[in-house]
Amino acid sequence: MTGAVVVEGLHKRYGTVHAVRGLGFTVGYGEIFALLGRNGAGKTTVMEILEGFRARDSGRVDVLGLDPGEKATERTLRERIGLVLQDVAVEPYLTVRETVARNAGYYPAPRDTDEVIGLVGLAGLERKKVRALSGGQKRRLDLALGLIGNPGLLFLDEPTTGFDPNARRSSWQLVRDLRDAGTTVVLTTHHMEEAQELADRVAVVAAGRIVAEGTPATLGGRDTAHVRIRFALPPGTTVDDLPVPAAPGEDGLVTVESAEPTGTLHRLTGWALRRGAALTGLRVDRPSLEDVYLRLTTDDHGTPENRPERSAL
Ligand SMILES: Nc1ncnc2c1ncn2[C@@H]1O[C@H](COP(=O)(O)OP(=O)(O)OP(=O)(O)O)[C@@H](O)[C@H]1O
Repeated sequence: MTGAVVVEGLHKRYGTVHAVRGLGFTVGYGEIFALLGRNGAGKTTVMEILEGFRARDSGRVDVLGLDPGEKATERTLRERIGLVLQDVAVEPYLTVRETVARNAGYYPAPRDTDEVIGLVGLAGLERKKVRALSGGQKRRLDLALGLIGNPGLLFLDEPTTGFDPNARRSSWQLVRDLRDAGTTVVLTTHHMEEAQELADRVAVVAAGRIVAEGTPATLGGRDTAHVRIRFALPPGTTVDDLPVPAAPGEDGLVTVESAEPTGTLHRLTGWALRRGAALTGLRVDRPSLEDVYLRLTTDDHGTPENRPERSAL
């Protein structure tokens, strides 16, 4: 199988902790792919293996046609990928421009320094020292450093943590623009809205394995799941008067679950209109990406499913 990233049967142990357990996925060229999962699920370990920073125990890993565990092609891989990691060490006394220009020197065909500073929304702050940047501005600088080498593949580790809503949206647009220009993007995020807005495909990691994979719209059967219809009962009626089974909720709204929302809504609204009543607060929802994510990453007792298995000594 070919792809910008191909992972098959990946395993990684830290001593007795089996952090990655036979995990596999493929990222197509020009795709935005998001890894989701609770703290400790194994995402960072996988990203670090892909980036060539951590050795794997077993399994196949192919990144832009190269094996990130192969010393002979380490430099080539470094030049072709861009990284936006947590806690990047940058010189606090350099300016924004000096920092980006210095990193440009590490790559054979970098992008233009000022263009990249503009792309990440730091225009006007070129002469500001890194130590004087706000948290969100610093994160934008991290993004600039990920882009400066003009990478074919960009790894983003929680790229918009600390961003204000405007900065987050403009970063999403920037990442989409990069994708549209041919860049492949692999990211981790804890923000379901980010995954929903940005990712072409998502994979949920739990206990070192992929437990679900798909587009944000279809993950975990979201598109075919029952819809939830909610409304306030008209005055003087009870749930027993309704033409379909309904459950009363604590918030004063009743809930109707339905696999056939068109017919169910027709019966409900017809019933209300015949009585000259309104279904106040009427809402029709499918499970959100967050609903599906929480179901996939929480067991029956509401505890994380991602406790790494301890192998026998
Ligand atoms: N260097 C290490 N030494 C020992 N155990 C480690 C090491 N790095 C990670 N682990 C363990 O491996 C498991 C997976 O960790 P990992 O950092 O890959 O998870 P994650 O999904 O990235 O979590 P987060 O969302 O918190 O970043 C955890 O149980 C973690 O404690």
